[in-house]
Amino acid sequence: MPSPDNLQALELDAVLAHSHDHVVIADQHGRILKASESCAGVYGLPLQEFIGASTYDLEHNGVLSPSITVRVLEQRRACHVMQATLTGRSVMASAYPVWDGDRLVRVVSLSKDMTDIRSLQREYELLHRQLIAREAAPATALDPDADIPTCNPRMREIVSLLERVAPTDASVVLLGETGVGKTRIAGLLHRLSQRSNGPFVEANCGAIPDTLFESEMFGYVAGAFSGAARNGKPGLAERAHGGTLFLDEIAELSAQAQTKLLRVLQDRRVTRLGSTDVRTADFRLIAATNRDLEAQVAEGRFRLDLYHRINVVPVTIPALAERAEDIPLFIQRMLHQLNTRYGQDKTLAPETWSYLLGRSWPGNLRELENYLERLYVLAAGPTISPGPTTGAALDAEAGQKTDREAAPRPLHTLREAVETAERECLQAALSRCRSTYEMAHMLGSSQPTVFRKLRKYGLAIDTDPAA
Ligand SMILES: Nc1ncnc2c1ncn2[C@@H]1O[C@H](COP(=O)(O)OP(=O)(O)OP(=O)(O)O)[C@@H](O)[C@H]1O
Repeated sequence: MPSPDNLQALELDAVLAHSHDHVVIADQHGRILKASESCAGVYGLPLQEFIGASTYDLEHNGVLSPSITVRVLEQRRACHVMQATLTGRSVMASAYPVWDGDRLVRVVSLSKDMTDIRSLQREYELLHRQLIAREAAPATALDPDADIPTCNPRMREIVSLLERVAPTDASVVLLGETGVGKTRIAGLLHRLSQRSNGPFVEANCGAIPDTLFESEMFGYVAGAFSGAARNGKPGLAERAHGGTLFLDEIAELSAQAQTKLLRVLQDRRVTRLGSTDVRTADFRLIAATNRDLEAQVAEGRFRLDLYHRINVVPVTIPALAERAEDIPLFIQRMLHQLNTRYGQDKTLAPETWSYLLGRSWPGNLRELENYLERLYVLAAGPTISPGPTTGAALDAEAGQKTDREAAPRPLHTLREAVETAERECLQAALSRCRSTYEMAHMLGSSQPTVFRKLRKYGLAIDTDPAA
């Protein structure tokens, strides 16, 4: 029979190994002496790194915020807080001082992961709000949690700018790398505008062949040209009447198309091809591009007068790399969306969190979203580990390194190397996909980008409705 002291230690170990709640015992300096095994998942650190760590350091490094142990040490009484963790979880923490006479010798904290309950609450609140919004006046503010989750100061300023500009009729140009969320923000601007009951018409300028621009923008009547739809067709400008016209990839418009667009923006009236009837096209314009529009103007590729007309409020959306603190928020929200879509309740293993947080995301939110979905669908069990996909990606990197070491390739300029790789990727995707949308999904890119690149390399997809 073990001694009473040993028995107590065994009992405590059993509690720590099996407790569903997270138990942490720290000394009077805030150093963690013992922790339940469940802490690794919620705080995203292996248990052996967690034990021995200083709670002051963990708080400073954002692993948990605020530290309940630090509070108890400062206030010398029991405390209760909601904690945010680096893994994006919301934890309800309570901690208690342990006294030896009048000396505070330990702090014991007990926490419960409330993330799922909170996201259910948020989902309920969101649904409730949507229900009310449908019956009442249009929404007037962005919901940072539901619409643009961010804890980045610059992004917060952008959200506040978007809120101020949304109800006005000012033209907005959304600038930023591919996949940062420009299209989504255009939709939010419409939702918050005075025109939210009107249509939101979206067009990808990069996918409209120059020869079809006029018929797409102004529409046409029956028999206007060979191949025209039998009953004619309203153009984008006409369809957007009373609402918002969102022109994505606006920098891809040819000089001719730019002139035609300028005309409709000045006149706010259109005449369908083959007709003489003049129709009003009263819409609010939102444009987007991942190119440097000012540079395009300086190089003479984009008309200065059109630039001034559309560029009333330019908004640059920062790349994900410039708001890395938002990545856990997005991972959490995307995981929640995947769980809802697939009717499951999967969670990320701590190593997966570390991997995702340590990786760079040149394709921004779109790449993160696609990558997470791949991991999600490939995970056999309820816990998503880095597993086969990440492993494969790492292997591929390692393989490339071995190739490079074994047989040095002839030197190319960086641009040539990138173009060769791009072309190969596009060709591989072309052989498997039936549309540029499918290709964009597979390649973690956007449809306009895929479309533009196919054109650049002289590659074609036959059955694409958008081509
Ligand atoms: N606030 C957000 N929350 C969750 N997902 C988002 C958010 N914003 C964007 N995404 C996702 O990221 C992806 C890219 O967003 P979006 O298409 O708006 O980017 P974009 O900047 O318009 O890209 P491109 O320039 O290539 O057209 C989309 O699949 C979208 O669902």
